[in-house]
Amino acid sequence: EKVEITKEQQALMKIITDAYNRHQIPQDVAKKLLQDQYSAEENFLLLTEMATSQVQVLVEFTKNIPGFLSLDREDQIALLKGSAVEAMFLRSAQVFSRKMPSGHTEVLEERIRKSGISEEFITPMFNFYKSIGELHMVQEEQALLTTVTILTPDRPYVKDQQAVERLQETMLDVLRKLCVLQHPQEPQYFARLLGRLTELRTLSHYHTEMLVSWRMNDHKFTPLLCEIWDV
Ligand SMILES: CC(C)c1onc(-c2c(Cl)cccc2Cl)c1COc1ccc2cc(-c3cccc(C(=O)O)c3)sc2c1
Repeated sequence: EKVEITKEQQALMKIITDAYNRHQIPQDVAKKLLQDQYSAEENFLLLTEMATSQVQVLVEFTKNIPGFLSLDREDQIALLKGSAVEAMFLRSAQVFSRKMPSGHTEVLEERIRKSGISEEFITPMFNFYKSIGELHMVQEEQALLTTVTILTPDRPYVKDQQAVERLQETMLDVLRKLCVLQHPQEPQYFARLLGRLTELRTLSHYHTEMLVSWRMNDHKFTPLLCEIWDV
């Protein structure tokens, strides 16, 4: 049947995509990736700075999701804490797939590979980056997929799951239609996109173990990361 994005859905998609593009890591922070120290210590410190900046960007982006600020305040915090790692995997994946002009991509890969993360997590992480790259998502799809991830109802400590589910379903409906219109030759594209969300959950579990091993080697995180990751 003819798939059509309504005027309201068009407006919703524009708000979310504009917010997603507006809230980015400041260029002077991203540029630090290009500096020339490459020790495991230096890489960890740089990645910690990037993650901290990314969390700040994520909080600002989330405030622009229509309906998010109407949710229970504690649920807003629970959604941010529960989705931060997944949203950052999506964000860093987009850095890899958009082939940054100034060589960020190679440098970011190098720093992640040499930052004290054990090989057992590096492999699935870069498989994920590859699988996201192969999707060739348009920016609206990237913004909506991140929004759907943030609005996951069954995060720990969410009280009013129904309210979150209603918001997520609104976003899923727009994303589904967008996928059909953007990738007419691939009817399974939307299903592939949702499959990435399952992969994100697995990566999020790996990440918890990454944090434990960093902690054991006495690595320090910033107050914001300690708060959002309960470390
Ligand atoms: C605390 C730190 C050691 C850490 O612990 N786990 C992870 C992690 C790792 Cl490894 C991989 C995935 C997810 C997480 Cl959470 C990290 C680093 O997390 C980040 C998070 C976001 C970004 C965005 C970047 C980026 C670069 C250029 C350009 C842009 C841009 O948006 O323009 C963004 S780099 C970067 C690094």
